[in-house]
Amino acid sequence: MVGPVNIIVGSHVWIEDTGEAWIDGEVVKISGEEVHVQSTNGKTVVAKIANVFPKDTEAPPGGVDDMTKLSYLHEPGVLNNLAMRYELNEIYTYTGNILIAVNPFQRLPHLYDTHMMEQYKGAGFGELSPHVFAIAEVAYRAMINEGKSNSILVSGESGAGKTETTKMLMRYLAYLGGRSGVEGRTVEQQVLESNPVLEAFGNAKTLRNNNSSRFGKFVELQFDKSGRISGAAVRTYLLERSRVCQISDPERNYHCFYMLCAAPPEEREKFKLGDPKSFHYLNQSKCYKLDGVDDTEEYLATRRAMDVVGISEEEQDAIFRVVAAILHLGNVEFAKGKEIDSSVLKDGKSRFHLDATAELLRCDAKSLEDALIKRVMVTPEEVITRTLDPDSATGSRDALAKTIYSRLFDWLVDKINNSIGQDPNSKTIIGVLDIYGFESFKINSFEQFCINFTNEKLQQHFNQHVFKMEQEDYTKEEINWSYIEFVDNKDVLELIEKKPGGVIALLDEACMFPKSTHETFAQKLYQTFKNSKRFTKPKLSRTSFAISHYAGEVTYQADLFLDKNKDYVVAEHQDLLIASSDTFVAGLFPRLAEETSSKTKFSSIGSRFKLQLQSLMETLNSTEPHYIRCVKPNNVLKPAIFENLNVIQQLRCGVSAVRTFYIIEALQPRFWVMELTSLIFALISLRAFWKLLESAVLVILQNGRFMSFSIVLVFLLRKFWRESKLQLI
Ligand SMILES: Nc1ncnc2c1ncn2[C@@H]1O[C@H](COP(=O)(O)OP(=O)(O)OP(=O)(O)O)[C@@H](O)[C@H]1O
Repeated sequence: MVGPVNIIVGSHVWIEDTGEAWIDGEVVKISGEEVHVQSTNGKTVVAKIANVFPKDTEAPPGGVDDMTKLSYLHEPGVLNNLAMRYELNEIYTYTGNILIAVNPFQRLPHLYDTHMMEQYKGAGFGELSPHVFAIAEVAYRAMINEGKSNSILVSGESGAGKTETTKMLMRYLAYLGGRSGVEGRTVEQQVLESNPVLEAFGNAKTLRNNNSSRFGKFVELQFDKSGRISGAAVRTYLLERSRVCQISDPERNYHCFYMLCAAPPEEREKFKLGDPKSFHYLNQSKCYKLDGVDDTEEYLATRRAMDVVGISEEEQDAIFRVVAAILHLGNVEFAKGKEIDSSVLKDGKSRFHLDATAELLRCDAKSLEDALIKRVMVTPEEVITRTLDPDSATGSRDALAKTIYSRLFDWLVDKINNSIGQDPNSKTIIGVLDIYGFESFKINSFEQFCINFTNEKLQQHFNQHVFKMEQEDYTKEEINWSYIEFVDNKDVLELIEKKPGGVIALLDEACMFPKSTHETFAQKLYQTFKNSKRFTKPKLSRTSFAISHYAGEVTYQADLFLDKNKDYVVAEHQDLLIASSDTFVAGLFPRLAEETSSKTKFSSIGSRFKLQLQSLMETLNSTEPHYIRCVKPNNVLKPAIFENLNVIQQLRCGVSAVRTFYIIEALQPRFWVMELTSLIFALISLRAFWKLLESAVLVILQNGRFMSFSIVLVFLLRKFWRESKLQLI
């Protein structure tokens, strides 16, 4: 960030602070490149002049609703503005066209009631306070007026409020495009009620969020010519499968398991269920209940939502029967068998749970037992049956549980889509993307790799749509804009997805080669990317690798990459379930055409995800995007706590926000130009005049000396011209 040039003794400034990110104070001395600052918290700090930023002493005490209205556009100014607004429960702030939403961690019903929706309906952007409804309104109006599809990209870290924001967007779009007074299940009702269904099966309590979505989601609302919702489709991405079998304290498994254990007694009896503490897949963590959540009520609410979405009672019974079967399956334990590397059921309890699983899945108990402890290998000469040791049998059990659960989740998504129905005649859509934000933990595995790959893609999309568009315009108009150049992330994306030779391709190769281990995979990466600026091999490690992402460097542990990337169903499991006498269960395991052909195609989670992302990007590229950046103000998930360091970290890492700061950086030393332009904008509001003024400024200022001022002015003029254009529409 470039420091300001006009700091003098007596200036009020912001200086960096390890505890608070930024603190304010007054300059008491300047010696050479150093400034001495008396901070408001009583410390005297010496800092480099380049790292000190002017503070606007006349800023309104409640902050400004758009960051571009700040006199000084810099990081401490932005942070302070968000903090001031948050204190007043003003959780929304614009940065130009981008909405920043700070999670209030408390219900603010007045913000989202029907009265509020009525207010935003038809209101021009910026006319009312910043709001999710305003973003949905802009998207909807743009769609109606320009006949173009729009999308709203909601990003942020876990617990920042993406899902809640998405729900508000959907509610508002359903309000605008819904059929009020229509009897029966409308498309919009079904879309809204699909949320609780997906949440019951795809959300769980994690350390960072009590209701964390463990999958990504893109909801596409289709509209007819008159702007009514005529169809919808939900696309989901990468459900976290490992959670079905493995949880750590104080997290929980997927909500549906606890709901079913709290179902009315007759249901529990039917499924032979009891206390969640008695199930291995649930009792690895001591957390069973969520504060303020009644699982019995949630069970009934989920069933009601399923009714609305169009899932029949029979199907609902089958769904919960499968959920119960997974719980019983998790309690099947193994002991060493008589032969080497073989196993048997551990005890009578395991036998009971195995029988219960078989009964619920409507398959043969002996076949289930064999599918868990034996493997059949077909060679050209003979058919060999191999037994599994207890550890491998446990692995086989967990693999079966994960496969069944993920197939069940996919079934639900398909059912929702079929039931809501698609409108083949719809020409325009509004898509809402609620997808995991950038992640960097102490230990990062394949999941983080995929999540960060997604964020790189979204970052590229943002670059292309916002900056490249601007750049193209400037280039066309022969304006030098070199100092707003941004770091392109094409090279990281190549490193990840290039075919052949990218990380995903190398991982697939490793998975197909039987002798590969995570070590040989890591060695291959080291060798391939030894000259890449974006790749490093951490010293002393033989299996980890680091990628320099747009939001920072992340070190990945390659140890489980191979296992997690393999996307196949054990043949014995497939054969077992396809033979189920229950059509629902058998239907979860259809035999694919390629499986029946002689050449079995290798399929990997990474490659499939890459294709899904490609298709998502194609959809997004055909729409006019809008951005909402959700921010989590604290890690204790409580209202009224705004932790500066936490927030700044998110703003620096976030898709879009990072780029916003680029503009801010570019503008920062020239803040007085902002004031001048604000004055001009306040005086002028005619569209034609904008264009004229823009050309005039270009002609007058487009010479070497004033180039930087001209670019700032033109940038702002364009922005405001576009906005005034929007309002005229
Ligand atoms: N606008 C809001 N009003 C009130 N509470 C909110 C709002 N946004 C978020 N919250 C609270 O924060 C919690 C976390 O929000 P949410 O589940 O939307 O986060 P997320 O970003 O989708 O997280 P994840 O990526 O883990 O799914 C919610 O359960 C809710 O309690």
